[in-house]
Amino acid sequence: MLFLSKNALFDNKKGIRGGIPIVFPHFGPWPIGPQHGFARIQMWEVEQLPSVDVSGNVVAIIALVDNAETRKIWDFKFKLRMTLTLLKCCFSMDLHVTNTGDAEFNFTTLIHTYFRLPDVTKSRVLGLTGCKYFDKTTGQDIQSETREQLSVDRNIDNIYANVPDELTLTGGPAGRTIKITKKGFPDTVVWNPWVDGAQKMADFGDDEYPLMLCVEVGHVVKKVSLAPAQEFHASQTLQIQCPE
Ligand SMILES: O=P(O)(O)OC[C@H]1O[C@H](O)[C@H](O)[C@@H](O)[C@@H]1O
Repeated sequence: MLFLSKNALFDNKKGIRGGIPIVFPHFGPWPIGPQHGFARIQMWEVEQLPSVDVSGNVVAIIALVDNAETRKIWDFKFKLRMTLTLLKCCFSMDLHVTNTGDAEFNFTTLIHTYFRLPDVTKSRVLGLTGCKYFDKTTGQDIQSETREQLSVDRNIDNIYANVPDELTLTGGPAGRTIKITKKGFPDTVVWNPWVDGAQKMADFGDDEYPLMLCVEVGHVVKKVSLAPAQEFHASQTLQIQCPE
C-alpha cells in the first residue's frame, strides 16, 4: 500500500523517497539542520523486535535517543519511541516524544506517509472541507478548503490546520479505500511534486508522480513545547477494507 521510488537512496543523507519517514524536530527547511529534521536520517534502535501480542497483533518498537550528532545540530536531550502495530488490514504508528533533559524545547513533527496509488488523478482525499490551509506552491495566504473531495491534477503542497481526526483516501491499490485516523496530530499536509517537481528530484523517477500521494499527519502549524520530563504522544492508524 506504500509507495517507494525506484530511485530511492538509502544513504542516511536525505530521507528515503517513500515509505513513512518521520519528521522531527523540525518540519520544512531548517536553518540549523537538514530539511525535515534529523530523525529520518538517523539510525533508530530496535527496542522490541516484531512479536505477536495477546490480541494477535504484530508489534515492534523502535527508538531514537539524542546523540553527539543530534546535539551538535540541536542541543537537547530527548527520546523518540515509535510503536508499530500491524493487523491484517490495519497499521498503527504511536509516537512518544520525551524530554529527557533539563531544558524545555520546542519541536514540530510529522508522519510523512507516501501512499501508493494506481493513478493519483482518480484518487480523492475526503475530510478536509472547511479547513484553513496554506498553499506552499503559491505562497498564498491562508485559505479555506471548499472542496468536499480533494482531487490532484497538478503540483500540490498544502498545509491544512486543525483537521478532523478521520480522513479518507480513495482509489488505492486494487481500488481500495484507506481510512486515516489520527490522534494528537492536528495538521495534515498533502503533497505531490507533479512533473516539474519530479524532474528536480534525483531520488524520484520522472514518471512516478502519478503513482503516489503524500498525506502527512503532523503537528506543524504550531510548535509543541515540552518541559523537562514531559511526554508528547500522537498516533496514526491506516485502515483498509479487507477483501472478503
Ligand atoms: O524532499 P523532502 O525533503 O523529502 O520533502 C518532500 C516534501 O515534504 C513535504 O510534503 C513538504 O510539504 C514539501 O514541501 C516537500 O517538498
